[in-house]
Amino acid sequence: MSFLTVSNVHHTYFSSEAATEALQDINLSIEKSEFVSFVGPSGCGKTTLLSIIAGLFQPTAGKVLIEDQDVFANADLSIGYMLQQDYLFPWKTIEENVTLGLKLLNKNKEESKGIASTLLEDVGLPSIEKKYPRELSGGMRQRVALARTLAVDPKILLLDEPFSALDYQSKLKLEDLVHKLMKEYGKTAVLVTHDIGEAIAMSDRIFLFSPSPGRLYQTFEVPADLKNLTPFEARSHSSYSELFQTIWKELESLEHQ
Ligand SMILES: Nc1ncnc2c1ncn2[C@@H]1O[C@H](COP(=O)(O)OP(=O)(O)OP(=O)(O)O)[C@@H](O)[C@H]1O
Repeated sequence: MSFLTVSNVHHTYFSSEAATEALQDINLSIEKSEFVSFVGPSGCGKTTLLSIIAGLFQPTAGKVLIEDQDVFANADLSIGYMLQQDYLFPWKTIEENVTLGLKLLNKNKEESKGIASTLLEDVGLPSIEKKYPRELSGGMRQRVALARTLAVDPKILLLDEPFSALDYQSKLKLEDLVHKLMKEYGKTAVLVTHDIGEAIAMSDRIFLFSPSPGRLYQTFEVPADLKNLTPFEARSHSSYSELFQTIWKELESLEHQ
């Protein structure tokens, strides 16, 4: 049994004027501790599928199971979501932001502070507990958002373009950090990205979707020699360029269909 299975998922958005078929017959599975990416042209349903995996809404048909439990029916399944914006509360300190989820779970205050301090150290930001978000750079804020996501020890991390608003150097550094922490913590993660290079450098497998309606078009296994490298190192490996060319060509062909 896989850790996560998406079975026969279809999704149509209905408005008073139109029905948009966003996803058609999606079937895939993800193993525990695996890091996968969803890539594909704009509008192919990546964010829709990620939201369905998060249990934010029910698909028109089909289901998503995590460890055999339906994500939509089990609101208590702990799923971490990280987005392009950090959504830190400006009026709360960094410590309060990181411990917010723990507070909602009624965790002991001192224990929560301990978890926050360890995680902030893990993301390379020790001793900033009493600062406010406005005192930090964009990259630092995203690292705080990562610590906040990890604080509740989620079963899976869903990452929707979390690096795309950052400058290139911060993006590469954060990719390395997320990759390292996911491996250390043995977390399962799904990344939505427009950046093929990022998908190759970070993932074990890549799912390429085609648009109108969104379908799973092809799956790529990232070569083993890249998986043992940091994303930064992977980007200068010959296997990286080969896979990049292959996926690029597939994407080009999809965009001209
Ligand atoms: N709330 C909504 N109501 C109606 N249609 C929607 C809604 N959200 C998305 N869609 C449509 O569903 C399709 C899939 O959208 P989705 O945002 O999932 O794609 P995406 O691959 O994440 O796109 P992008 O890469 O541009 O972020 C698109 O045709 C989009 O216009």
